[in-house]
Amino acid sequence: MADFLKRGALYLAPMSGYTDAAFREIAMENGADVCVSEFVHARAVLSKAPKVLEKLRIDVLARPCGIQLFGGDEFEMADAASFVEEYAKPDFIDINYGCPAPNAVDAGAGSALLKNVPKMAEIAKKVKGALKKIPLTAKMRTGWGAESVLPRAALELEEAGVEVLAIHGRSKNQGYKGDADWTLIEETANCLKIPVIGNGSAEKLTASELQESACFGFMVGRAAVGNPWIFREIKAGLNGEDFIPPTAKERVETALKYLEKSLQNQGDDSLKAIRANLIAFMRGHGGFKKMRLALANSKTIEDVYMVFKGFLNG
Ligand SMILES: Cc1cc2nc3c(=O)[nH]c(=O)nc-3n(C[C@H](O)[C@H](O)[C@H](O)COP(=O)(O)O)c2cc1C
Repeated sequence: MADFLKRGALYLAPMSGYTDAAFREIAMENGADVCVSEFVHARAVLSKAPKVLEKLRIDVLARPCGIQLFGGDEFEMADAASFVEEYAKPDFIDINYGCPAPNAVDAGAGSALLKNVPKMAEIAKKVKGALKKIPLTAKMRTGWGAESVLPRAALELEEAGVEVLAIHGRSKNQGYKGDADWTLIEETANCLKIPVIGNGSAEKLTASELQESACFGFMVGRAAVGNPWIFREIKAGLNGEDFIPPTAKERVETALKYLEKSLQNQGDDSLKAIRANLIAFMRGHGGFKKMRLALANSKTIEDVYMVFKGFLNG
């Protein structure tokens, strides 16, 4: 079994545009047990462009962390995995079999692979063969449309060497809408020897649903955007403890911390990349509406500081 994983682990889901290195560190400080990078295209990795290499950054306090790769060519995927293992020293490599975005699907990657289970397995096999020391994990949806590829595809991935499988219980056609099919996730978890990580509005499961699940761990996506405290909240629920939500001041301080870490990592021109996260932190408090607007209109990092400092000093 993959050494990095403990039963009941809570994962921060990979979310392109949100789960950069700075955000992952903050989520781990607030109770996430494992995190995964935003997806990176294998071909982009092999280009070694500075912007792409930044996506491979893993900060010391944000481990265990996997780097997620996507691509439709098994040879490129294997080469990229081998490079990432040496360069970023992640705790695991994760393959994306779920991205519904047209650029991924048109390139025969992400959820396009759900239409071709033998290709999914072929990619996993080649990537597994390229890794020297670290485990291979994967993340998939239930299928392309209403007809699921589970548990068949999951069994093939296990056979191909995938050591942990995260299942987002929605199909490609569902996108992010509707309920996740937890019955299918549970059935698949019961069929596999490897640990399954359940995903799809997991924060809505009750403490007993979490405790009685066949899943080894759970992954939380959108509920963590602007709300890294969700992991503490879920753990408090499991332990029968009260959860005290962050105060407005704590939210602003966390947003400032995120800003500072992002500046260290990405430099002064990071505003475009981090604005969505900054705005997302400013939710859940009546007085934040003006701040969100001011952040949306900020042109420079100094403007952003003024917004936050204005709140803290005011
Ligand atoms: C903005 C956004 C970006 C995402 N990017 C990725 C990604 O890079 N890789 C991936 O495997 N899934 C990605 N996902 C899917 C999430 O990891 C997760 O599977 C999905 O949001 C369902 O979980 P939830 O119901 O807890 O949000 C993304 C989702 C969102 C909303």
